[in-house]
Amino acid sequence: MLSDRALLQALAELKGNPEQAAAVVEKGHCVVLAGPGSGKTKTLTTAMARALIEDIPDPRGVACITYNNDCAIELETRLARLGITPGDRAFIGTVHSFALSQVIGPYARCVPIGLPPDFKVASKSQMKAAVETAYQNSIGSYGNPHDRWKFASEKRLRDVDRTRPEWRGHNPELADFIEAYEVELRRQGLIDFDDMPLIAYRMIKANGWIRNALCARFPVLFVDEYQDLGHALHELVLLLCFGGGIRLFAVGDTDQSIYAFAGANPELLESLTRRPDVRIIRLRFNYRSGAKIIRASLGALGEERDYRGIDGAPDGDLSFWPVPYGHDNQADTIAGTIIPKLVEQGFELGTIAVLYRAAWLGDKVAAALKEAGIPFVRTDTNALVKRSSRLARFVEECARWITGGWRNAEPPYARMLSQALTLVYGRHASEREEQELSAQLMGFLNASLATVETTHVWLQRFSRELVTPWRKIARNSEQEWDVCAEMIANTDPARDLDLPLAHFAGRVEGSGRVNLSTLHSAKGREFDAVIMYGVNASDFPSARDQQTPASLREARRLFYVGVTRPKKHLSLVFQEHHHSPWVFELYQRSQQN
Ligand SMILES: Nc1ncnc2c1ncn2[C@@H]1O[C@H](COP(=O)(O)OP(=O)(O)OP(=O)(O)O)[C@@H](O)[C@H]1O
Repeated sequence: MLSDRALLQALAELKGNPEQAAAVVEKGHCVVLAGPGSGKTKTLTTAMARALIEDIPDPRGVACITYNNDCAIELETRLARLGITPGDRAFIGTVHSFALSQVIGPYARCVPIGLPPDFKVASKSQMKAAVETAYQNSIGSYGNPHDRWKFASEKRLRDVDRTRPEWRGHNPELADFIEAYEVELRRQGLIDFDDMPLIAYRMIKANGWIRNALCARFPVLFVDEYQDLGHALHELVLLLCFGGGIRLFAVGDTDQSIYAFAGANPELLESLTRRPDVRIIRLRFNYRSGAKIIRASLGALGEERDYRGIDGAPDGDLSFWPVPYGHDNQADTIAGTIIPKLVEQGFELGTIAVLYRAAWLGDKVAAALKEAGIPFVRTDTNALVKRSSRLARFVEECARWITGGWRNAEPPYARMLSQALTLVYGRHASEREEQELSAQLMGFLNASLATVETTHVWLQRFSRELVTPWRKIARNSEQEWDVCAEMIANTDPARDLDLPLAHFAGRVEGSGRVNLSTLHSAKGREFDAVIMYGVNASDFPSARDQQTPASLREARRLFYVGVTRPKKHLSLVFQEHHHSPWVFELYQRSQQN
C-alpha cells in the first residue's frame, strides 16, 4: 500500500538538500545528473512515490525503466519501503520488459507488424541458426556470418529509426543482413531480446493511438541509470516524452557509463542536458563515502568534479597491498590477511566486498575464502544465484523461507506468491490462476519444511515439482527457466559443489557473508569496506582496453565505479612493482585537498 507517512518521512530526509528537494517536486521534464552516492536513486524513488500520491489519480500510474533485472529488483526493494509494489499503477522493469509487457503484448494483435499471436522469444541456438540462414540469403556463402553479425548487431542497436537515411546509407549490406535475420525469425514466429524495444518503437511511431494509450496509463516515465540505456530507450523517450506528452524524470551519471558493449552511449544522456525543455538538476554531495575516498575516486577517474562529502563524516581509509606474484597469491592475501584485519577493525563480513573485473577472478577469490573457512556470496556470472535472474532469486527466497524465514515472515509469503505469479504469468493473472499457483507453492514449501535434503537434491525437487509444471503454463515469455538446471549443475556433489540448504539460503552463523562481485555487478551498490582485487598494470587497463580511446575511457570509468562503492575503507591489491598506473594517480589525489 502506498503510504503517505513513508512519503512524508522520505521528503523530510531530503529537506536538507535543496537540489534533491527541488527535483522531487518538479512538474516538468527533469534530469538529475550527479556523481556516485549522491542520492540519485533515493531522489528518483521519492519522486515516484510523490507523483503517485499527489499528481496522478488512480487508476493511472507511472512507469520506471532501468538497465537490467538486477537494477530493477534493487529499485523494487527500495520502492517497497515506500509502499510501492509493482502492479497496475507502477510498472518497474527493463526497457525490454516494458516493450514486451506494455506495448507488444497488449497491442501487437491490433496492428500489422507481422507477429503471430503466439510468438515466442528465440533461444540462443535459434538466433545462431537465423544468423547463418540470413547471411546465406543476404550476403552469400563466403566469410564467417557470426564475425559479421557483431557489426550488424551493433548497427541494429544503434540505428533504431530505420526511416532515417543512415539506416541504408553507410552500409546497405549490413542493413540487408539485419532485415534478412529478422525475416528468418518471424518466419518461425520468433523475436529476440533486441527486437523488443525496436518493435515497440515502430508500433508507437506508426500508431499515435498507442502513444496516447500509454500516455493515459503512464503520464510520467521514470528512468534510472540513463547513461547505461542505449539508443532504443533514448528513441522511445524522445517519442513518448518529447513528442507524446509523457513527463520524463531521469537520473544518471555519464562518469558511470560502463555498458558500451551492450549499446550504451553516455552522449545520449548528455544530449538531454542540451534541451531547453528539460530542467537539469545537479547534486553535489556524496552521502556514501568519506572525503579521502572521494578524493581518491577523482584520481581513479582522472578528472576533477565538484563533489563533496557530508560535513562531519569520517574521512575514510585507504590501504595498498603489493603482493609478490600474481592473482593466486593476491587471493590468498585477501583471505589470509586483509579480511581478518578488517574484521579486527570491527567490519562485519557482510559489509565487506571483494571486487574484480571478471568472473574467473571470482573463482580464485572464492577458492581462497573457502580454504580459509570464510563464508561468502557471489554476484557474478559464475554465482550460484544469478542476481539478474528473477527465478534464481525466487529459488533463494524459497530456501530462506523453509530454513526458518516462515517463523517471522522473512521473506513474507505474500511477496513470494507475487514473485511466483510474475514468473509464470507476467503482469496479470486471474483469481483462479492465483489460487492454483498458491496451492502448488504452499504444498511444495510445506513439504520442504523439515527437509534434510542438501541444496542439490532440494533444487532437483524444486525443478520437478514447480519449474516443470510452471514452464508448461507460463505466459511470461521473458522468463529464463533454464537457470534452475544451471543451479542444479553448479551444486553437483560429484564435483564437491553441493552445500547445506541453510548455507545456500544465506543462513550462516556470525556476521554474514563477504560479497564477491564483478565491478559491473557492483554498480549501484554500497559496502562499508571494499577490496579491489587484481589491480595490476596489465589488467587496469588491459591490452584490449587500450585498443581505442573510447574503450580506454570506459575501462577507467569501470575502475571509478569500483572505487566509489566503499563508505569507510578501500583496499587495493596488486602485484608488487606491477600496479596499475591508475593506483598511483589515485594515491596522489587522495593526499591532496
Ligand atoms: N538527503 C540524504 N540524506 C541522507 N542520506 C542520503 C540522502 N540522499 C542519499 N542518501 C544516502 O546516500 C547513499 C547513496 O544514495 P543512492 O544509492 O541513492 O545514490 P546514487 O546517487 O544512486 O549512487 P550511485 O550512483 O553510486 O549508485 C544511500 O545510503 C542513501 O540512503
